[in-house]
Amino acid sequence: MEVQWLAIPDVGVIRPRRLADARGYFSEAFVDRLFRSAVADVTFVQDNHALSRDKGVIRGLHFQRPPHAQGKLVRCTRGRILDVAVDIRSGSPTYGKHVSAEISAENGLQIWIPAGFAHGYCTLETDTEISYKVTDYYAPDCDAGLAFDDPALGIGWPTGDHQPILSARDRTHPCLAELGDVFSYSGPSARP
Ligand SMILES: Cc1cn([C@H]2C[C@H](O)[C@@H](COP(=O)(O)OP(=O)(O)O[C@H]3O[C@@H](C)C(=O)[C@@H](O)[C@H]3O)O2)c(=O)[nH]c1=O
Repeated sequence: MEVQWLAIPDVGVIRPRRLADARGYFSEAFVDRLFRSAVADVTFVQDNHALSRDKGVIRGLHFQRPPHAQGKLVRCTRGRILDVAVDIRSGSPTYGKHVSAEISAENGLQIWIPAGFAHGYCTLETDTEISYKVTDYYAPDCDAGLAFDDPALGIGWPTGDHQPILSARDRTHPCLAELGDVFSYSGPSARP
């Protein structure tokens, strides 16, 4: 397993090892002790799976407020997405900045997004499925969002000339300036 830390160095792209043979390949998609020793010493409590039928679906930007903040380990099991993480930790040197990575069933990459980030993705193919582990249970009262198209974020969503396909809820999230202090920055994430 290789980890590449991104420009916001708390967010990492993980490449699990693939063992190829004449049948295809085998890969250990998640190994608790490896993840804890190479990425973050966290416990995942829930696995989520989502299918988006169309290309150009944007889900996000989402986060859960404390005390139910979630770290997320995202992978794409069918199709392809651009995955985006926005730093919303007040006092962070990269507050309001984002990083992104293209992850697909083909490239097998995963992205680790710790608590303190808003997360979203855009599907790049039809019938795209993602599967992600989270470090806290779903808590509807703490579920919150940030406007995917807030100009202050400057995210270049890859929808071309097409209008993104959004849920009703994702049209209503506040901009960063309206968010207030949700998370506070306490230095870079401790690396194992
Ligand atoms: C996230 C979640 C949703 N739900 C329900 C609420 C709703 O009825 C239905 C669909 O929820 P949503 O519209 O929020 O689904 P979706 O837009 O796919 O939400 C997800 O988006 C990505 C970007 C994330 O980062 C995730 O954490 C999550 O927020 O599923 C659960 O039961 N458990 C969960 O853990």
